[in-house]
Amino acid sequence: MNKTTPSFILNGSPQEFVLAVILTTVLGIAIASYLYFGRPNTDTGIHSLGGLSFLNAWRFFTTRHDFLRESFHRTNQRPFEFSLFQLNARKLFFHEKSLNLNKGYAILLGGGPKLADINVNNQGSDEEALFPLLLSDIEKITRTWGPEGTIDPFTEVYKLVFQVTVRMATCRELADDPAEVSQLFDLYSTLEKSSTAAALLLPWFPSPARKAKTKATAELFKKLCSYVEVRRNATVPSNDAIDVLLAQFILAEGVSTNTIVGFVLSTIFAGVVNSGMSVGWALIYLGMNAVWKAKATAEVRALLSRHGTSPSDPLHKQFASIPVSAWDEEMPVADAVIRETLRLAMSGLAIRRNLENDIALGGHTVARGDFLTYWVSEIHFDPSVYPDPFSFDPGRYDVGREEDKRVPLAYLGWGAGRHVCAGMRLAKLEMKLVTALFLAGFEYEPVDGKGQPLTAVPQIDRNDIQRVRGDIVLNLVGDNDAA
Ligand code: HEM
Repeated sequence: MNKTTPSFILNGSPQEFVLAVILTTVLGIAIASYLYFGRPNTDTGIHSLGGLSFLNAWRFFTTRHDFLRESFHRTNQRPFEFSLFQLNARKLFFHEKSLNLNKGYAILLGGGPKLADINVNNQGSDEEALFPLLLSDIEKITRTWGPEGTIDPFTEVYKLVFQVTVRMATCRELADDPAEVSQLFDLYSTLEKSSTAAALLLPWFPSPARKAKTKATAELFKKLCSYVEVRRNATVPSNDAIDVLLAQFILAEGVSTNTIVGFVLSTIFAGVVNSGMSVGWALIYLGMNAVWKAKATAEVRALLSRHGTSPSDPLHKQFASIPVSAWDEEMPVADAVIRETLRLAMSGLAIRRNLENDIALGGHTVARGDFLTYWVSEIHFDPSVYPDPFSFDPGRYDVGREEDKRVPLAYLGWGAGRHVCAGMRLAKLEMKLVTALFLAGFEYEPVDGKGQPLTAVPQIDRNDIQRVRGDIVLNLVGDNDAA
């Protein structure tokens, strides 16, 4: 998976060169003017970072983690603002009703598909029918990997998660066609990569990224529209997601194909980025921690022996007979591993926009229309809440330790307050299925690009919005005997 850091200087196209020159000039002016402009804003009382707002915004979009960390230090941990954003207190941020999530993220998505208000938990018994198909998808892809060789967790596992998400969010005409899924994946990757700082901050600028994004969005819509039409005209209804959506929307007095496509796209976007990255990291953390890997593998074996079919059946068949409720309720080790992986990996930003009245905040004012962002690292890596915060330790959540309950809103891996993740149950199930098939099907160890075992647990590059690493692969050293 490529990073989305802007590539305008390296690519060297004429437009990007001009942009680079402009930025270099702006940088010089900004350094000179910085000391003059950093001061409290007399209207709101919030400390203004000063400098050129464009540069602050640029750093916000490119090296966000470093920008926020340094700004916090400079302002002595006070709320601060720069032209586009203001930082805020955790409780207000997650509970205030006038703070809108979708309008907040719109600034990062830059006019691309947006999160829709879905609730996958309402899908009821459809998930039981979907289950064997999901497992068969996972099995088909993992079979192409092994039993020996290397895989990049952030491309191969990501593609696997993409397939599973397409299966859950669309219909089998599409999910059963590997060439179509692969094309969809390429379009989706183009969209992801084109959310560069240049494309977001200069939407009028005809950069290659901007053009690629417009083209990919149109093609994605076209492709998905054709599948919605296939299902709309089908004579025999199914329980696939598009059919379920069609049925629900028809009951709600009809809806356009575009609305359903928007819905499906949003689900894929909400699902793939976080789930793909999280499964990759969970496998790396487990691969680096023999104790937790053994516990997780033992839990999967116990689940199979309680609910699985004959051990001589293919793995996906054995797993398919495990009821969804058992995946939900009988995997405390996997739950702790997922929770800890997300504490470490989901440590970026939450964003809101104040759509209603001005909000008073400790003598300051957050005006209507302002964007607010909360830096999740502030709590996820607070050593007074999570001792040794950068180490992978799923035991922190055990009864008796319960570090995530030490202060209110200490854990934000799935969001909190008014915007808890609508896909949490589905995402957890997806993460458990992929890791369980992996642990039961392979023996593996994480290695570096040269095939050497890693000497230390790798750290996540927190400036990288996608949180991926291109320098770690999983070395598959054969079938796990649980298979
Ligand atoms: C490991 C995978 C996932 C993680 C870690 C995750 C995490 C989150 C977090 C932290 C939020 C809150 C964001 C905020 O407060 O600004 C959120 C919101 C949301 N997530 Fe997820 N998510 C995952 C997968 C999914 C999936 C698979 C779906 C859909 C199928 C989904 C749908 C949503 C939606 C619709 C919201 C917005 C809820 C609202 O507006 O109240 N997520 N997610």
